[in-house]
Amino acid sequence: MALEAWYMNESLEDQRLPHHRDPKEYVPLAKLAELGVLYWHLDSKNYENDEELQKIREARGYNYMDLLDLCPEKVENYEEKLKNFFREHIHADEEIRYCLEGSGYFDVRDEEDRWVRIWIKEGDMIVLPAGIYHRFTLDAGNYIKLMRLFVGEPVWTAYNRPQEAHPARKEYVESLAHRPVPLEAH
Ligand SMILES: CSCCC(=O)C(=O)O
Ligand SMILES: [Fe+2]
Repeated sequence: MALEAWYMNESLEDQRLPHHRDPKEYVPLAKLAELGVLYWHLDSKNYENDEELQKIREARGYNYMDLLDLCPEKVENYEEKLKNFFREHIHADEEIRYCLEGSGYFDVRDEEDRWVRIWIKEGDMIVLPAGIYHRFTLDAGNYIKLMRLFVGEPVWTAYNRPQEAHPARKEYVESLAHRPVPLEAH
């Protein structure tokens, strides 16, 4: 199955639950593309020798990479980090994550400020554009190993919402306004 994404319900229950609406409302890849979210499915078992990954990195200039194994034994201030990941924020640059093991949820806001939950599993690689409001949580499986990529020296600074005056935010909002209107909306 391809990447699954859906509109979230408003319930304040455990963030690691799926939070589907009733009935479920899935969000197609084309919609994610309109929001500027990019997606590839790669062979995560072969990440060290993967030509496809290499091509993406070369094409997009992702010369930096590291691995983030999200478990309490390997991450300093684990609980605090997870808490910060789930605070709605933006970055001045793209956020590029490739899931090597486990799974988790990247939530992004759509153009009408609704939460879209993107379920990342082994082999899924996504790029969130600079300026998009987002957050991250582990799912009920409670474990993910991610590759983080970046153009040049990495900057992980998160700017918590609201950030309407931030240049990356302004540019992102502007890019949404100029994206072609999908056919079904005519
Ligand atoms: C665990 S990676 C995703 C969390 C996030 O949004 C970030 O690192 O900025
Ligand atoms: Fe982020």
